[in-house]
Amino acid sequence: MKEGQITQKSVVLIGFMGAGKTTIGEELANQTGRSFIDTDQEIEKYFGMPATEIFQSRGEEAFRQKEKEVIINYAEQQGYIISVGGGAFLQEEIKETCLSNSVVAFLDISWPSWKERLSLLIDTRPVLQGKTMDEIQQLFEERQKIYRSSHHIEVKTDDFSPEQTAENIIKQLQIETIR
Ligand SMILES: Nc1ncnc2c1ncn2[C@@H]1O[C@H](COP(=O)(O)OP(=O)(O)OP(=O)(O)O)[C@@H](O)[C@H]1O
Ligand SMILES: O=C(O)C1=C[C@@H](O)[C@@H](O)[C@H](O)C1
Ligand SMILES: [Mg+2]
Repeated sequence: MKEGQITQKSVVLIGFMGAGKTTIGEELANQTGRSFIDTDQEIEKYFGMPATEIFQSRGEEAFRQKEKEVIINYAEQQGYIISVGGGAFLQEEIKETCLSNSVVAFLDISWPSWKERLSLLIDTRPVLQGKTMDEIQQLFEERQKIYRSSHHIEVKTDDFSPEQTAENIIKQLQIETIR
């Protein structure tokens, strides 16, 4: 395999809500020429409504079931850039399928940086609604433990633009591919 080439496997971006999976996934797809899938958007298309309404009218369980189907379908195929929802890796079957079939990249944002994004997220992320700041921080820390223990590559996002983060992921994918 030549230097500079990256794995044929699909790349799955994980991390907390608002870490930048959708934004950086789109950028990574542009930079690699791969097709981009945002699984939250696929689920919303399927139900014909935003996530907040799916949670309210169909229930979180229906959202999670569809999330599992959509992610497993794409993670088992090659060549995609896949941004998944922040809660996806709580489902063991999703986590194991992604880790076995694709390259999982963890977008690591710090709590202080994340707090600055809260106002951009609150209206569209049902899991954050009705929680105190302390409860959100607890959720953040619980979720970070899962992402930290379930990935192949990791990139810090705090001090980087989406373009720089995508470049950092590509560098790591090149290392991962020749390893
Ligand atoms: N590197 C960055 N620097 C500054 N802002 C960013 C960066 N990446 C993303 N953002 C902003 O943060 C917000 C959340 O990003 P995004 O929707 O990509 O997160 P996400 O990880 O996909 O969230 P979710 O898990 O809820 O789908 C967006 O408004 C986006 O513009
Ligand atoms: O962290 C979560 O549990 C979620 C994150 C979003 O990406 C969506 O998948 C949904 O709002 C749930
Ligand atoms: Mg997203």
